[in-house]
Amino acid sequence: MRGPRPLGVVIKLGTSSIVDEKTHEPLLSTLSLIVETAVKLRKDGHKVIIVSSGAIGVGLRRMDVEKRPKHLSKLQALAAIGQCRLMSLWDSQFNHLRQPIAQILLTRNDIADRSRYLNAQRTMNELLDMGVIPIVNENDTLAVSEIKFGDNDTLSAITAAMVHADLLFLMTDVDCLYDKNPRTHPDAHPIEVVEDIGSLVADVSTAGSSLGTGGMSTKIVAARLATSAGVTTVITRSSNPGNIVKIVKHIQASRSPPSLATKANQTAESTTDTQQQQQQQQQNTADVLRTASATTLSPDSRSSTPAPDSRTTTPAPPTPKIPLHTRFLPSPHPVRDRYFWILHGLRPHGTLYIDQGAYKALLGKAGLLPVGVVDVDGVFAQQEAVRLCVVDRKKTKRASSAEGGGDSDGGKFWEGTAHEVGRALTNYSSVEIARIKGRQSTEIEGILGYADSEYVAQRESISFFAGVPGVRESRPATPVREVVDGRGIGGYEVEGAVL
Ligand SMILES: Nc1ncnc2c1ncn2[C@@H]1O[C@H](COP(=O)(O)OP(=O)(O)O)[C@@H](O)[C@H]1O
Ligand SMILES: N[C@@H](CCC(=O)OP(=O)(O)O)C(=O)O
Repeated sequence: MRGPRPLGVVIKLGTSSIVDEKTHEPLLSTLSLIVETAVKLRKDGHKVIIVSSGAIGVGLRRMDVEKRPKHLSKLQALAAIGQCRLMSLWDSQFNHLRQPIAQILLTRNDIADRSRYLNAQRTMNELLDMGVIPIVNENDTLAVSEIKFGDNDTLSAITAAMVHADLLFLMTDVDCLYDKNPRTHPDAHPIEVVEDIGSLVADVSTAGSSLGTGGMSTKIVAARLATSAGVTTVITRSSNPGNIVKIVKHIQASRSPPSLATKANQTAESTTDTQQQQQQQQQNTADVLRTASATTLSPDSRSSTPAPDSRTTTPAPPTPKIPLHTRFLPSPHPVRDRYFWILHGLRPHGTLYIDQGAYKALLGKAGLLPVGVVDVDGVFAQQEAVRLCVVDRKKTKRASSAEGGGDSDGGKFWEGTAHEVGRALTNYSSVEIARIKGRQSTEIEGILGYADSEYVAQRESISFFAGVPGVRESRPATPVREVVDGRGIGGYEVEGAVL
């Protein structure tokens, strides 16, 4: 009889799991337990990637620097010093168990370029097929703020999506996500299953350890990103890595075979749109089933014995104790491959405001015509990424210069709020779109002197946040102009502190 399907598992370890917060000494016992766990998962047939922070932390110890410096060049130098020491720690630990590892260092630029993204994806898949455990970190030495992921939580979510992982473990120094920071609120309540991050209420405003970069808020952003790509995301404590195996077994038991997951390198570029949509629909069915079974986990089931099954005479074996963790369930309509890359691989350079009619047409799979574009913000060139925002209310009249939110050159006028629904790669630059917005495609040549395309953006260059094809939901209406410059990571703004 065939056992459960092997899973793709990404384990992210924050700085607080790698070095002691005060002394910056490496937490050798945690590291060796992680190594044992990763090797155990490999023996069980799973594919494992580790996303390891800690280069700066290890660099601090190596150079006897007490406090994390503020200067970028100092941090980059410490990361360069720490990264090789960090990898030698991992290599020596894995070597005891004869497990080969590989180092992958990424910046956002590597992800933003489509062919580099695909190369990274192919290399990771090749390593996994060879039985190697890739160890990923941000290339801190090269990454300046514009090309930085900024935190390894986001990097781990992008990595998990890139290889179509099943599970992402965000290991940290608390058991799980609580409704408020447990360090400062001993009465905080654990949150065990999150079905819809959009309706999650938890105070993640306070910072975490002194060395960690994001605290809990970047983990929520990462969970949102990974679950949107169909990756179940778990937050749990790193000091007891054996819990990973227990949680994997528990999640595996609650999945419904047969799995329809397909390998990233089989589907990535070669798959046609239709094939990809079919695969996504099949995957959606599997995910819906998985979600249905996963949500039966109640807080009590972690330690309880199930009620006897009335249909059999044999009592069911007691359920093994499941360690405390937070599990974010994957989207039943995952966004993968090129669509995920458009949404999260690229940094948007501007915003296109479109009307409701254009939005409807896009959902019906048409491309974006200039007539549906109401406004444009930012400066961008052809084929650069932009935010796609739907205007909630619109007046199609000539704007007077006294009215805000409209344009003054006689095009359509709009006012009120808009909400972001996705991202697009445009066929025209911002300057060109400003001139052709609201016009018929037949007018493009007359206005610009040339017409590269009748569309401002082709349909295959447009990706919606909630899934393609057929958006089931969009993000709540938010006055986009107020939030687009906020702290946006991977396309999602952390507005204020309470998510
Ligand atoms: N609602 C919350 N639930 C759990 N932890 C929280 C919450 N809000 C803030 N935190 C803090 O987040 C910390 C983990 O983040 P961080 O130190 O950045 O970890 P890492 O280095 O593992 O990425 C915890 O130690 C905790 O103090
Ligand atoms: N790339 C950096 C870590 C950045 C980071 O996200 O750290 P953390 O919040 O501890 O996961 C390093 O290796 O020091």
